[in-house]
Amino acid sequence: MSTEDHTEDNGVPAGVTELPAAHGQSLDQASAQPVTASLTRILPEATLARLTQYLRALIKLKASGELRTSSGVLATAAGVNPAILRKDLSLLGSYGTRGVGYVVVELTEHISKALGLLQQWRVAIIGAGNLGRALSGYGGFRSRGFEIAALLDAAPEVIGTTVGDMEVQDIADLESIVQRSKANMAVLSVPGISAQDLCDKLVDCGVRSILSFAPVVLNVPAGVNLRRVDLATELQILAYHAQNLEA
Ligand SMILES: NC(=O)c1ccc[n+]([C@@H]2O[C@H](COP(=O)([O-])OP(=O)(O)OC[C@H]3O[C@@H](n4cnc5c(N)ncnc54)[C@H](O)[C@@H]3O)[C@@H](O)[C@H]2O)c1
Repeated sequence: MSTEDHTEDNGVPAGVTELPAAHGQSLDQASAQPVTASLTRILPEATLARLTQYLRALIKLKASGELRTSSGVLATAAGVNPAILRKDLSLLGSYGTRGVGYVVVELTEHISKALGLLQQWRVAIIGAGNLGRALSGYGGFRSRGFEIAALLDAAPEVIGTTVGDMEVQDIADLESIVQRSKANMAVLSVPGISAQDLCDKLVDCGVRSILSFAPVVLNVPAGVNLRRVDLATELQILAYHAQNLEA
């Protein structure tokens, strides 16, 4: 969540790393580590988080008509140290040109490509309660390339209701809805007790990228990426740091 440097990235060594294949890894509840289960070239987690900040800053620079930028300007806009930014971008093979800096459009495309944002992501939100409804109405997803493809729930009183221009559909029709809506990503905003079963069903439907808000550890098979968001954990970490500041 933070853009600060977590240099060694939760155990992932700095630099581009080859990870061995893993089977049915589960997500460490506290660390929000990704569960990735294929032999892939990956970037450090902290670098990935910062790349999203660079991208956001570049989009702003582009909107204000800037054609080129320097590591100093971009680092300030993204709230990181320029040396870290240069190291992150070097991992992508983007070194900029001495005295010229980075071409905004080129670097935007380079980072977008590295983050997998040049392909279309269509997100099914599972669970149309407080969180699911709020997420489905959030305009920031679409502007960053994530289309809300479907919103599903199991409760009869919720199915058929609308959130914005989206109708809540019946989870019993998950497979056909995933196919029809071409959803290739899912968000789980359901109670913990339902989360593993729904996760398994999504995987059976071919969804390989899942973001879970449910407060439980989930298991996914090889080839499926799972991430967990836990605001309560973030608050606990914040409390720890606040306590240390006061000491
Ligand atoms: N990670 C975070 O930071 C964070 C923050 C808030 C909430 N949460 C978690 O997110 C989840 C949702 O929270 P909420 O406040 O929206 O709860 P909610 O009770 O308002 O909504 C949950 C929805 O899930 C639906 N549901 C239950 N079982 C289902 C199933 N099998 N298939 C489809 N839909 C099903 C319910 O009908 C309900 O509409 C909870 O697990 C909560 O703990 C996490």
